[in-house]
Amino acid sequence: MKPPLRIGIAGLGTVGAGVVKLLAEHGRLLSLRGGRPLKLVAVSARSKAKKRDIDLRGVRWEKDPLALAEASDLDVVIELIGGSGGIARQLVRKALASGKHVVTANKALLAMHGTELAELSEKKGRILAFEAAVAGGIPIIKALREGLVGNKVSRLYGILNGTCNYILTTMRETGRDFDVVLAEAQAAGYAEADPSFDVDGIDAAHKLAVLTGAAFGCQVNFEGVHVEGIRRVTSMDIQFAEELGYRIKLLGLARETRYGIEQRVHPCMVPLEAPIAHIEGVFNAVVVEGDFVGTTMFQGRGAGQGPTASAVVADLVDVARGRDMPAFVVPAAQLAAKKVAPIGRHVGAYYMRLMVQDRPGVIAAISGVLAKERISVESMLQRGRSQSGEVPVVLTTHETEEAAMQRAVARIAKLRAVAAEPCLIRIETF
Ligand SMILES: NC(=O)c1ccc[n+]([C@@H]2O[C@H](COP(=O)([O-])OP(=O)(O)OC[C@H]3O[C@@H](n4cnc5c(N)ncnc54)[C@H](O)[C@@H]3O)[C@@H](O)[C@H]2O)c1
Ligand SMILES: N[C@@H](CCO)C(=O)O
Ligand code: NA
Repeated sequence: MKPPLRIGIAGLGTVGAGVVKLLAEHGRLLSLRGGRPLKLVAVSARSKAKKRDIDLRGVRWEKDPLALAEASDLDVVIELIGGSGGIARQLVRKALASGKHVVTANKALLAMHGTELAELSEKKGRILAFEAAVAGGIPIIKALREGLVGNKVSRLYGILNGTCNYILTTMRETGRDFDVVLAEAQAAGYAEADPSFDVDGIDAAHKLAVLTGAAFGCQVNFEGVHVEGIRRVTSMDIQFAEELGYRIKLLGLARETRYGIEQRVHPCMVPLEAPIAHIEGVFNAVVVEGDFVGTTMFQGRGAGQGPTASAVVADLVDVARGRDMPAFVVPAAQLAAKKVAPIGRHVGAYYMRLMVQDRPGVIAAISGVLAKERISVESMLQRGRSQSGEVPVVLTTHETEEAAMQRAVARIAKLRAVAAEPCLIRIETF
């Protein structure tokens, strides 16, 4: 058997501790599968004293994580600290520069600096691997790199944030509003104290940017993602969606259009008959449409100690076996700098929910604005009468260009009979 693969881990939080446990529990199996033992040699984290429920006997403790990058007795550094800049970026750069392979779960870092880091890894002839960074335990990067590598991808989309999916599922099941469900999720430890990366769609956009790079052979472009989160989704819209045969999901979607690469993260109306509509709670899913394979869907846990450690260790076994494949499937220098398709050019159907004064002529005024923008209404429903005189009116449209829809919404919002900010949700068809 070959000599062991010597491993250093920076960061012993949820994921780091999970990797230590997995390596200990499946040591024998992994040395068979990896063709050599996977040996944990050194670790680094903020506090040595913290109780972690992992066995670090015989493992060197480095105070400074950057020491792992330069240690002469390591082959691979696993970065599990997090953050798009700072220490994580320094560590990954330094480790690659000094000839180490790098495994990371850090989607924020890859979304911002993925292309540059891939270039460095290839220049140095080392592996940069990040299965855990996208959809956690779902082996989606491996699928794009291996099982689907013969295809041209026409479109991909997915539920890439478990926190948002959990909140939307709970809102639908209980009828409670966003703020209440978010507070519960925080109390239960599902959502972070600062939940903005999750609920504002940024975490999903980080993952989408990385997926897009691997699937479409283009430079990772986080700035090119149109991002909207779920804060403005109300339980009323979730109920209307069900009535109309849809479920609201926060999706990340990417495809190539004649205007360039379109990357979007926002709440979507997904037809109930689409399999992805039924991915609930903290689960993630990714759908890839390839020209030869057709549609494939991958689902599983996108976060948590076990699933994320599972993905990190899959990368380690690839490193142990000497996988020779570029980080983003095509060589980094060949990744195309593709144009960003403007969101205004997006063509699709829309759901619009308004709160209006219940009096004659209101619907006519709304229809007039839509007609002026040549937007065709597919269905319209109004429910009940209220004490306040305000009632919800829901419209769905046929396919139209986003720019026209946005102009219409801006004008409708200004109508005197329209009470609150209109709620606009894109309808996706699969
Ligand atoms: N938790 C998940 O389910 C999950 C899933 C997928 C990806 N990730 C990613 O994995 C990475 C780690 O996430 P986590 O949930 O384990 O985070 P965590 O906060 O639980 O752990 C972070 C670790 O990094 C250490 N650290 C922080 N700053 C440091 C510094 N300056 N020097 C040395 N050590 C330092 C901390 O001491 C801690 O041990 C992040 O990039 C995250 O986005 C996490
Ligand atoms: N915060 C992420 C997990 C880490 O990728 C989520 O809720 O899906
Ligand atoms: Na993954």
